[in-house]
Amino acid sequence: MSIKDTVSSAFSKWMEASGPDCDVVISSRVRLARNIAEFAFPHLLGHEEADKVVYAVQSVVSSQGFKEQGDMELSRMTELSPTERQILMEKHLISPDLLKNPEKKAVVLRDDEVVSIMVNEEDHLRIQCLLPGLQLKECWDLANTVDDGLEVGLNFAFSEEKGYLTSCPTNVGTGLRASVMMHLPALVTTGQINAILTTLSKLGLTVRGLYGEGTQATGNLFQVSNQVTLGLTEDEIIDNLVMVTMQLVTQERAARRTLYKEQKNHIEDRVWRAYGLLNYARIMSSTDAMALLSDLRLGVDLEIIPGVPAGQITELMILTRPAFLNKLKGAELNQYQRDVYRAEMIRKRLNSLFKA
Ligand SMILES: Nc1ncnc2c1ncn2[C@@H]1O[C@H](COP(=O)(O)OP(=O)(O)OP(=O)(O)O)[C@@H](O)[C@H]1O
Repeated sequence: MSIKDTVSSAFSKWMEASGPDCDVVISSRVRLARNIAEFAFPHLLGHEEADKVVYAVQSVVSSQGFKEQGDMELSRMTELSPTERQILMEKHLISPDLLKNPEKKAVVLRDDEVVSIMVNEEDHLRIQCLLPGLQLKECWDLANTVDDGLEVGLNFAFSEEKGYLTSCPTNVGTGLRASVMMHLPALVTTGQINAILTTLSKLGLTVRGLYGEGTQATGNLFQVSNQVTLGLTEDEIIDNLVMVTMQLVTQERAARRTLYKEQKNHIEDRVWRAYGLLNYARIMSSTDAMALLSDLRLGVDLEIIPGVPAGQITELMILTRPAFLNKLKGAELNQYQRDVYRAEMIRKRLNSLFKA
């Protein structure tokens, strides 16, 4: 699958709802920050030097030895239209940061979309592995293998004392950020989420919104990741996050059970109202869509609504993002046109899902 195919489909492997604990953990991500010793950090690079970094990465990625990492394609950001770039971001395959100064940046994408390597983001390389459900160890193993493959041809900035050197001091050491995207509607409804967020920060974890740093939580989706990259091994960071995630999964499931037992009518009403609005509304903002799709997903996970593949609801959350709607319509929609088209897309999709 080429990068052009990737931007034509809203679906990505991480949305499959097939991994462990996928009723609560939507996806797992591990990213490694790496820099090439011969170059200044990206924010100090002029165009020519930034280009040299892209060439250096391109030459390793296209080498014979790297082929065993899978089918990888490097695209400069300028080879993609602004809408296509935005779609890669909406699909979580690149970060919002990679959209800035596109003339200096590139992305390497594996054909199954599980591995992406951002070039000249905050660091020269951001190696990202993204899998469905709670699969942090698998993400780490994969990221480690890709890292080894790149290290064959690139000289990474590394200090015996500090570990990998990175543009921002918060990433020095392992350069590893592990994160889980969790769907926590019951902990939000019962109000337990605030105390949990406070506890998580005391445990050295950060909670971010849907598109990472500086973005809001929407659709009851929270991204939990490690704050510290120094002084712990990669395995310790992963084990720590897995342990906390499993506790959150237990708490969310318990809250769902209690809510459903004690407020059966309210929960069923909430789920079916979401179903009704999504099926019949004519104008739908993206915030409303995320909230209603979250309620629908809760209904599917509680088996109030049978027979709907949960992954398709996650796909709908991506399909109804602004750039994707523009792409589907083949036009630059204004906000009102988008809200109308979003409502139409959701109706069509749900119609075919519930008929199937
Ligand atoms: N578990 C996850 N599943 C799907 N997407 C994720 C997950 N974790 C992070 N992302 C996405 O990765 C992108 C970057 O996230 P974020 O800003 O938190 O991390 P980062 O850029 O790696 O870290 P830093 O802030 O240290 O540079 C965002 O688009 C975010 O939505």
